[in-house]
Amino acid sequence: MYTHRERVEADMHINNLLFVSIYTRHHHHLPFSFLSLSPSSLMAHSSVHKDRGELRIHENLVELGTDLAEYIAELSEASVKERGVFAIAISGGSLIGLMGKLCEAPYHKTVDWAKWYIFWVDERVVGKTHADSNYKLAKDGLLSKVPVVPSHVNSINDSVSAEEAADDYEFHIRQLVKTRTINVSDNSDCPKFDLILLGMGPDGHVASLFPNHPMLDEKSEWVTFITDSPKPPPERITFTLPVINSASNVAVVVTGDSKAEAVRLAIDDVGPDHLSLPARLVQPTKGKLVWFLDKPAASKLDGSQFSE
Ligand SMILES: O=C1O[C@H](COP(=O)(O)O)[C@@H](O)[C@H](O)[C@H]1O
Repeated sequence: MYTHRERVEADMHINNLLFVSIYTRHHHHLPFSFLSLSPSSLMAHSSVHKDRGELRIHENLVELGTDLAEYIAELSEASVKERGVFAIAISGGSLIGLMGKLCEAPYHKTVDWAKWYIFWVDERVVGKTHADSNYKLAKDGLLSKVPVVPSHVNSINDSVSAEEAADDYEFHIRQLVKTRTINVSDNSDCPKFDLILLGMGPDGHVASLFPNHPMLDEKSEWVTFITDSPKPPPERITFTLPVINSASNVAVVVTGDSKAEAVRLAIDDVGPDHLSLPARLVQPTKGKLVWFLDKPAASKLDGSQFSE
């Protein structure tokens, strides 16, 4: 059995050889870089920040989407191998479009979709067919295009109040933790998702956890609700920080220059005033944190704090 990376590298190697043989028929000099193309060399820049996790900064959205798909496929494969399932919690917003490569070759065939259990990190309290629904966004953009098992798609109850929907969802997650469909944290009773995927707004919000909101201090609930979201729609439910920070892997996917300042405040050493920015409070206790950024989003970062 080959891993995803090996299969993709094999595909790319064949494509490179074809390209090389066609190219050499017409050119005498072949640039060395063509011979060393691999998914990792497509990545523009990868480094580790001294305490804010791994940073992957990409030349453009195509490269970012390719690397993100490969990252998710590798975690899925490792989790299915280890636990027999892959419990993934997704956000809404721009993230879903950036996950589009998963619906294409080779991932649409090589990912073990039947083992996926899908959850939402946050959801807007609207009907499932409403344009603001994070479920609808993921269904239209991703889930309807790959063979996930419908009963493994754990969407939020859209026919009750925000408070009831949050309670229902937490109860549902508790049942799946009992059966270990979702793993459990080693140092608390929190669920330990195999992967939590977050986006970030220009104000530094992640999930539906907004700056200066009291829910940032929530320690006991796993899922909570908000009725005064500064970004419409106002009613939402969201995972709390203890759940996000208990995951085995957390990826924050951020693109565009409108988010560059929030990226800086979330990652760089910027002093005590910004320690409570929601994106900065994403600090997995034991899990691995990876930032997927494009160049505009990363443009205000201080490079001196990274190591290759
Ligand atoms: O409202 C929300 O916003 C964030 C960020 O969205 P983006 O479009 O700026 O990437 C998203 O992660 C969250 O799930 C969503 O409910």
